[in-house]
Amino acid sequence: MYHIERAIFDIRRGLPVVLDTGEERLLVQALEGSDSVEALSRLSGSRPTMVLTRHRLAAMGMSLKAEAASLPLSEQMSASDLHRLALSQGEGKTPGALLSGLKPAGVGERGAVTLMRRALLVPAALCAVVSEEQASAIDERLASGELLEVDAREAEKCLAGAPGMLNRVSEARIPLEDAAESRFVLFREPDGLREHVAVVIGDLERIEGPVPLRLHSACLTGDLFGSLRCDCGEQLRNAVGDIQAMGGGVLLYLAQEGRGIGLANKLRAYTLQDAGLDTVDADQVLGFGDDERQYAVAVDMLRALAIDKVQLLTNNPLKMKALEEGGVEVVSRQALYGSVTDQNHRYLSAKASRAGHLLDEVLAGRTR
Ligand SMILES: Nc1nc2c(ncn2[C@@H]2O[C@H](COP(=O)(O)OP(=O)(O)OP(=O)(O)O)[C@@H](O)[C@H]2O)c(=O)[nH]1
Ligand SMILES: [Zn+2]
Repeated sequence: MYHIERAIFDIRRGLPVVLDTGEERLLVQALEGSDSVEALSRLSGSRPTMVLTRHRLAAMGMSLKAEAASLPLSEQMSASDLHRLALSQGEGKTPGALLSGLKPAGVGERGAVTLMRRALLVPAALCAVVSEEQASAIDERLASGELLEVDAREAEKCLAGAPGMLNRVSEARIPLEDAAESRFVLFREPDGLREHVAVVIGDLERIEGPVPLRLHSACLTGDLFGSLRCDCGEQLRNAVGDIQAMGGGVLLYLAQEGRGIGLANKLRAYTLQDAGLDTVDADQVLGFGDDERQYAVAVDMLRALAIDKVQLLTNNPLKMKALEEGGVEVVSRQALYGSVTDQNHRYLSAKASRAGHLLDEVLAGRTR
């Protein structure tokens, strides 16, 4: 039995976990919350490395085929040195000698960085091989429950969904301002870490043909507080109104805050944007790709609701592709806009030019 979800809690609390690759054991800890490598070095009996994603390395000017790579660390590195390596924008300032030790990540390192992503932390991990001398000390801590060991391959897979994985947990009638006949159906991921909601508007049985569908990724700042940095809140309300006007359908409210990087990282990305980066480059500096979302959960929810043909409200071609790949037929697409304002114009332009979102009309000011 492997306890990935328990490992994620330990990682989020700043504790190390052991990843077993079959050939060696790695002691792994999040960069976030770590202020030195000394404790990890002492406990493992070997010199720690820092594992960074290829996105982070690209932001530092290095292109890499592997998903991640590890850098040897010196024991004298201070907390700020570590953080500079994983998070700062000062690409040119990383010492060449350090970068010359770069090695493509093996299964253990890849598992470590995937755990960080799943834990919604900065995707940078401190890793150290458990030495022979320290093996029995580690075994003792495992036996006492002080440390947890997980299989590296399981950790590497911890972001992937599987069909039928969601549990349908509870539901209720929730009349909405713009759609009085609505039901909220809550789904929970098997490890209990995330919940997603299907808002069913109207009576699905009475819809002939493709079901009007909106996939909406959570945006606390926009959806709840009306942040002017994005158009999410307005899109959310417009989607409910549009689906109602189309005779009913479904809005999937997905726990994918910040395009899947989580709220803490989205706030970090906003600060980087205030320093001049666009939305894609800011995520890259933090170690993330253009879009970290996976839509297996959406496919699963649609399956649970017996929906296999949809009319999708989106401007994002990736959402259409993901549904098609998951076996849901996207019969047509309908654009869904919020307003373009001085504050969100740069964000929307970057989505169009960097990530291929279909926003030409709204950016040209031809719609509401
Ligand atoms: N990482 C990051 N996420 C952001 C930023 N601004 C907004 N978001 C997130 O982007 C996501 C937008 O979700 P959606 O509106 O469902 O999706 P979309 O990709 O814009 O596609 P549409 O269907 O066309 O709206 C939300 O999870 C927001 O929290 C940003 O600057 N950086
Ligand atoms: Zn938003």
